Amino acid sequence: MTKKFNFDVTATDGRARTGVISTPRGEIRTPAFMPVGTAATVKAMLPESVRATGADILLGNTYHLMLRPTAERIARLGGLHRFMNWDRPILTDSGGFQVMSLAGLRKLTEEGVTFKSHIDGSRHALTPERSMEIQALLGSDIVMAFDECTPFPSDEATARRSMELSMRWARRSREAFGDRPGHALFGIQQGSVYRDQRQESADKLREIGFDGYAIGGLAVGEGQATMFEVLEYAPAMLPEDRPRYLMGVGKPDDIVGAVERGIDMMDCVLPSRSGRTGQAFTRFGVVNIRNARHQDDPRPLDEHCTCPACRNYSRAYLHHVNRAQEIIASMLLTWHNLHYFQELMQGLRDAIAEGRLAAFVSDFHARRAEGDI
Ligand SMILES: Nc1nc2c(CCNCC3CCCC3)c3[nH]c(NCCc4ccccc4)nc3cc2c(=O)[nH]1
Repeated sequence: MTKKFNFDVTATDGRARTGVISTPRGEIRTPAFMPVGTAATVKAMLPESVRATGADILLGNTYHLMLRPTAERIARLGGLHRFMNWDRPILTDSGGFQVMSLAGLRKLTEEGVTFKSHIDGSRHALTPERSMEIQALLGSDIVMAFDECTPFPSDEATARRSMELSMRWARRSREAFGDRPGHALFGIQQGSVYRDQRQESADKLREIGFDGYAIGGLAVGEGQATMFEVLEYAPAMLPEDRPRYLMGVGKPDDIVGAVERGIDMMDCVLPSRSGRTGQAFTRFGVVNIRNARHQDDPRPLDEHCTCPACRNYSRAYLHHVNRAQEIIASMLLTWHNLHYFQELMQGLRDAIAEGRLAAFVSDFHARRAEGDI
């Protein structure tokens, strides 16, 4: 059992690479997709089911957990791993992104952000120091620096001010994090869609020194084409011997394009959130199980899929329980979607390891062009 945090690149294919992140709580195979467990649960899934889909790591959230049940309570109860019965690695986001997208009455200063809880209206403050304290109380293995996700679109001057604030917060995060063997602190690059600012941000983070580097400020409405334009140059600005984490991404074709451009880690609520709305991801595209055309269909969602939903249930059944708003509908579609996302990651890891990523990607796109699913 390794006591420290390590990243080894094991194969490359173009800019893409496979690797292993070693942590005291287990290994993470990269490129990795990380399911989101916002309020100490991956919604509609038991932890053992999340593991069964192939996940090596899941995400927790400083913003949600500081409000309810509070980080201090979770610490008193033995930390987040014990609390949610997940003994493998956990990465926690630093909370700033969620404050800006969820909280009310926000006030942003050099110190940090103050805001009103979206749950009970109580007032709270998040600073780099408080974010580090909360993530330490939770016991997360990979801690994110406290940053501001620059809104899109932003003009160059606004983006620069935001990036420079995040870089000052990155240094405060590093200093507050201290020296915690076996735990990692990741810096987050900002700079919106401006190449010079992305470079300055990367240089600043490298100077401060982090165990991994995230690309922030994307998947915020810029669209896939613009995101890929930034990913043509941003990953290579970050140290190549450290994990590169693209935050909040994404749809399957976003994931494939990001991996091709050198990304090692991604997270997104999409597979779980859309599972609850009846959207199923398959190799042929998205199936909306609520559509009436499924009500007599005896076939599984995807006959090649080995998840419990596809092995044991028909589209007709999934249609029925979704329309009836039965709890099992969320369970089965969430499980299927997380299974599909992890299978996609395994396919990408195998293709990179065998030097056939280009073929995998063209096959991935060709399948999705196929007609009715
Ligand atoms: N610190 C930080 N976090 C970011 C996040 C949150 C990543 N998931 C955190 C999890 C921890 C728990 C909750 C989430 C992002 N998420 C997105 N896009 C999501 C877009 C999306 C939204 C809804 C559905 C699908 C996609 N861009 C992001 C940029 C940043 C960023 O710069 N800084």
